[in-house]
Amino acid sequence: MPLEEELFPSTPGKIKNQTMNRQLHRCFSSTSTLFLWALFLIALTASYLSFQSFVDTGSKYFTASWGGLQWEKQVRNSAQIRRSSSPGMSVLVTGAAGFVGSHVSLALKKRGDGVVGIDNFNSYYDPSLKKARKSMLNDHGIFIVEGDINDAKLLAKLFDVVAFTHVMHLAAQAGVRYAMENPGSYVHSNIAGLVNLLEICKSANPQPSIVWASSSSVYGLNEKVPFSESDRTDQPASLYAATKKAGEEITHTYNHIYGLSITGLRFFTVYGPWGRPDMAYFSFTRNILQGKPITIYRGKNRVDLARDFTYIDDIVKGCIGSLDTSGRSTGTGGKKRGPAPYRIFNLGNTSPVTVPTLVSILERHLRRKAKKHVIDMPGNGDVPFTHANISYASSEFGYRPTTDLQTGLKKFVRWYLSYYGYNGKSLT
Ligand SMILES: O=C(O)[C@H]1O[C@H](OP(=O)(O)OP(=O)(O)OC[C@H]2O[C@@H](n3ccc(=O)[nH]c3=O)[C@H](O)[C@@H]2O)[C@H](O)[C@@H](O)[C@H]1O
Repeated sequence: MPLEEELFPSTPGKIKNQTMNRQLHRCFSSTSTLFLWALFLIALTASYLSFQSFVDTGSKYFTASWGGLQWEKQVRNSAQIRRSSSPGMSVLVTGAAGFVGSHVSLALKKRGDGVVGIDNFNSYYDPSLKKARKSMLNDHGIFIVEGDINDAKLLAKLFDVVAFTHVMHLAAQAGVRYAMENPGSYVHSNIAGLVNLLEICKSANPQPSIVWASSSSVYGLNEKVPFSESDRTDQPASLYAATKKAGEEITHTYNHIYGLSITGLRFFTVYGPWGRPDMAYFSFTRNILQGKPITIYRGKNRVDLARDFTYIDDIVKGCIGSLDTSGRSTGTGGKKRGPAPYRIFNLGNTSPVTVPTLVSILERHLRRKAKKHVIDMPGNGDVPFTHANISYASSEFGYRPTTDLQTGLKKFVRWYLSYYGYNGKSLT
C-alpha cells in the first residue's frame, strides 16, 4: 500500500459512523427532540467556527500547491542519480532554499547525486533571497517543492514518488535571539516539524538515512574548551538551543525504536556567500556599506565575545562526508530489525575569533570604517564564546576545515557586492 494511503486512509472512521447513525435515530424518536435540536445547532455553529480557525491557521503553513503528473515527473527527474562511478544517492534536502541547504544541494547535484528540495519560503528573512537561491538551483536541474515539513501528506507523497536513500534535514527556525520574539516558530519547525519528518521516514520503505543540523548552541553555558561531543549539553542558554538539544534526544528515540540511521551535525556559526541576512557578519556588512551604526555586544568584565566562525564550503564537505558514511537504517514496515548508527559531530573551524576582530576584517575588505556602538551583552540567549573540537569528524570522514575567517569573509564580501551592489538598497 502506498505510504500516503497507509498514513491517511480514504475512509477514516467508517465503523464509527454506522454506530453514530443508530444513536441519532433513537435520539430523534425520544420526547426531548426539541432540546436535542437546539444542542445540535449550537454544536454545528461551534464546529463551523473552529473549522474556520483551523483553516486560517493551516493556510498559514500549507498554502503551497503540489501534486499532479507533471509535478511528479519534475520530482522524479530531480531525484535521478547520474553517477556512474559509485551507486550514488537520492537525497531529500529540507530547507533547500536556505543558506546551508542550497550549498549542499548544489554540491550533491554536481557530483551526480539525485536531489529534491523542500522549503516553506517563510519570511523570517527576505524571501527574495530564498527565491534567488531556488532559481540558481533550478538552473542546475534541482527541483524545490514549496511546502512545510509539518505537512505530512506532502512528505508522504514525496516518498511515494521517490525512494529517497537519504534525507539531509536542514529546515529549521534559526537564530538565537529571535527565539525571544517568536518562540512558537521554534516549536513549529524544530520540534513539531522534526517529529513529522521522522514519522514519515520511519514508515518509508526502504527507510532513508538521516543527516540533520543540530547546533553549537547546545553547549550553552559549558565552559570546558574546546567543546567536545561528550561535553555536557544540559544547560542551554536560549530556546533555540533548547529545541536543537531536544532534536538530539528526539532523533535518538527514533534511532532506538525504529532503526533509523541518524547523524546530527553541530554547526558552528556558519558564514559565506548566499548567507543569512540575520547573522552578524551579514548585517554588519550591510550597515557598514550604508553608513549605519552597528551594535557590538561585549561579555562580562568587558571581555570580547568570540565565535568559531566556519566557512560554508567546509560545512558542505562535512555534510557530504556525513551522508557518505551514514550507514543504513535497519527498519522495515515501521519496525526496527537491528541496531542502526547514531552519531553526533561538531563541524567547526577550531579557531575562534572575537567579534571586534570580525568587524575589523570586514572594514578592511569593504574599505570603510564601521560606526561602532559597543554595549554589554543583553540577556538574550547569547553565549560568550564557542570553540569546536573536531577530532571525531576528522577521524570518521576526514573533516578538515581549510578556510580562515579572513579568506572566507573576502569571498563573502565579493559575493555581497555582486548580489546587492554597494548600497545594498534592495535588502530589507
Ligand atoms: O553556531 C550556531 O549554532 C549558531 O550560529 C549562529 O548564531 P550566533 O553564533 O549567535 O551568530 P550571529 O548571530 O552571527 O552572532 C555572532 C556574534 O556576533 C554577536 N552580535 C550579533 C548581533 C549583533 O548585532 N551584535 C553582535 O555583537 C553575537 O553576540 C555573537 O557573539 C546562527 O545565527 C544560529 O542560527 C546558530 O546556527
